Amino acid sequence: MLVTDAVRSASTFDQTVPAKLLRLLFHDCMVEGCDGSVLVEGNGTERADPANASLGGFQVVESAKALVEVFCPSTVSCADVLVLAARDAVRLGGGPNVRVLMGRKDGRVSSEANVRANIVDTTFDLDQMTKIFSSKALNLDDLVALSGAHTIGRSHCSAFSDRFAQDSKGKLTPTDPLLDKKYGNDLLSQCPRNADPSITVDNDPETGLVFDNVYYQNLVMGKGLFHSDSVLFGDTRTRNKVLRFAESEESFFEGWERSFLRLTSIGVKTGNQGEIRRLCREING
Ligand code: HEM
Ligand SMILES: [Ca+2]
Ligand SMILES: [Ca+2]
Repeated sequence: MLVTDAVRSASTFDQTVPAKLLRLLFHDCMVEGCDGSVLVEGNGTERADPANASLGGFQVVESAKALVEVFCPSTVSCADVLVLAARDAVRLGGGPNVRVLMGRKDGRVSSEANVRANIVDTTFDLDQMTKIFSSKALNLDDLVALSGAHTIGRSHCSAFSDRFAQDSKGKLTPTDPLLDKKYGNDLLSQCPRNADPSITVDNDPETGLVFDNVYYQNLVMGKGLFHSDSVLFGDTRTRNKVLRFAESEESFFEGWERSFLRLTSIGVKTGNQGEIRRLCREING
């Protein structure tokens, strides 16, 4: 497969690629559906919103699309290329090889104004997350399974600074009761006060490059990086699911496949609702 080849070669040079592709897909599907809207470059596009500032993997998608265009011009949308790339990213990291559907059209709209209300914040509790997820026909099981994406990848210190407070001497301490104190202090040693804004830490402190169920084992031990991760174990509505996934990787992988299909079905455009973009960074002129 052409897309697989592009993802594999990019990941060989840069091991941060798979996680970037997976997050990119999530941010595409949540805004205007899985339609490649996040890929468009320019002033006032989705990429201009701060929630999308740390996205990556755009170049890998563009290269994969260019390769596909050589063999099947104007046939495969950027939205589909991104879905294939994220599917491959999971498999390359040791995750399940899941089924995906094809046939999405690329959207003709990408607006900064559409982003904020549709992207979940790391400070959110379960009710706040449920609100956004259910507006995309995703349920609590989907939230738990898809959050498992945080078994790979890295995050900037600013993304979880809400879990600490400064005392009068300026010293940071862990304050979120859902956060294990030792893990919190470990995070602080990687992210000291006034840390370089480019510093990142592993989302999964144990197996940050492997797509496995260790993320859920971490949650059980108070080692969720974001408040939005920790609440999945902290809230009784989702706790049992977290325990099940922590105990059985097979069960997580089954849940992942089901929920990934649902994620990649959000707001799919067909027929003249969209187009097959020539370049992923540009709506056809
Ligand atoms: C449900 C609530 C979620 C919240 C609040 C959230 C938030 C975040 C944030 C703030 C980052 C760090 C970005 C940075 O600092 O560079 C991140 C990283 C990441 N997220 Fe999520 N996310 C959520 C769910 C998901 C889902 C459903 C997926 C995919 C299916 C996903 C995939 C990823 C990946 C792979 C990374 C690592 C990116 C990298 O290494 O560059 N996240 N997430
Ligand atoms: Ca989109
Ligand atoms: Ca892992």
